[in-house]
Amino acid sequence: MHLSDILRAPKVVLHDHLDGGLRPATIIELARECGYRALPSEDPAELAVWFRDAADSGSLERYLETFAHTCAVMQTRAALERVAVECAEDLAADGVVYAEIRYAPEQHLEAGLGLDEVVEAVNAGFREGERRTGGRITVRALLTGMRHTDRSLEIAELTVAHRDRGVAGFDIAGGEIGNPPARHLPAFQHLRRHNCHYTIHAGEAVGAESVHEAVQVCGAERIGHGVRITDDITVHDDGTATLGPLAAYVRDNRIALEVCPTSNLQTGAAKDYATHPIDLLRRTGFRVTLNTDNRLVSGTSMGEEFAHMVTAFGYGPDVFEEFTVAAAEASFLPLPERRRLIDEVIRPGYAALREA
Ligand SMILES: O=c1[nH]cnc2c1ncn2[C@H]1C[C@H](O)[C@@H](CO)O1
Ligand SMILES: [Zn+2]
Repeated sequence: MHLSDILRAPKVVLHDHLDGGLRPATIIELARECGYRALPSEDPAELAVWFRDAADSGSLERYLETFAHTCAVMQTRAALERVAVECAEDLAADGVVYAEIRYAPEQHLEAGLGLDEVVEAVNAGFREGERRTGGRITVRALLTGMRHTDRSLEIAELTVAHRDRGVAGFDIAGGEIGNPPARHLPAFQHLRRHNCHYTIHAGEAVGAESVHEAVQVCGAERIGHGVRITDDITVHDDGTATLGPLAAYVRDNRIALEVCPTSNLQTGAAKDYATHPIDLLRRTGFRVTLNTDNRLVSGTSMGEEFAHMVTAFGYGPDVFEEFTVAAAEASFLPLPERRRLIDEVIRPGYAALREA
């Protein structure tokens, strides 16, 4: 598959952090405006390399430390709106037709904004970004609670309050070790009581037991990463695989895995692209989606993730269409909107690619 085809292919991203995907030049400008002096570089190209290298440590905790710089410059209404506009523009330029973008509202209160104001600013930016791209992209927000703090119930309430007004669901993120998702049960119970969607980061830094807790104790509809579910899969010498009970449950219930290969290499969740579990998971029938996680911090884009998969596994349009349809099906949009996305945008887009 050629680079131009990869760019043109319609894409859906379900796992992309707003505060992990800023343009380097924007960070520098916003830092000047708000007087933040701790940036590691004032040169956009150098700053981009700094993020990717600093995050490339083999540890999720160190990966997460880099977000102090992006969050520091995302504290005003104008800054949040600008970052959201640019996020929509950058994704559209990458061929993304639908995106669920997550961020933690509690990390944007340092300059006095309230939680509702943060959500309103980001939503305004997404609407403006959609408008500027001529409606080529639709963007919805997911509100993230941080696993190491105690505000998840409040963020779940915020999600319910803004549902159907630009917010499609809820997520739990942050350091996984020592912060099991069941600590946030009241948040999940609140969301369920109000019939709201949620996904949980699990099986990234901790093994299958974390996925088990996210699915069976917390009721996650999708799993962020989830790749360590391979702990519960035995691969035989002839290439066939036997699924343990948890892996079979996740696969059979079509619980989508939001797989982010480049991010996994940086945090140590996977060794290299060629042995990344995404191919095993796909072959054994999981509902696999392909995602960026953090475009700046992981130095990636949807197009680049596609390109890595072409090199590692020889994937062509059929597999990318499968991932993209899977992502649309697992999105938190109402069913008629998912169907319209698949039938009117994704299927025709891939048909056009094959004809070209
Ligand atoms: O891959 C991740 N795992 C856990 N937490 C993450 C990951 N990527 C970003 N985050 C955190 C850092 C951000 O500040 C926060 C909200 O987007 O979510
Ligand atoms: Zn993530």
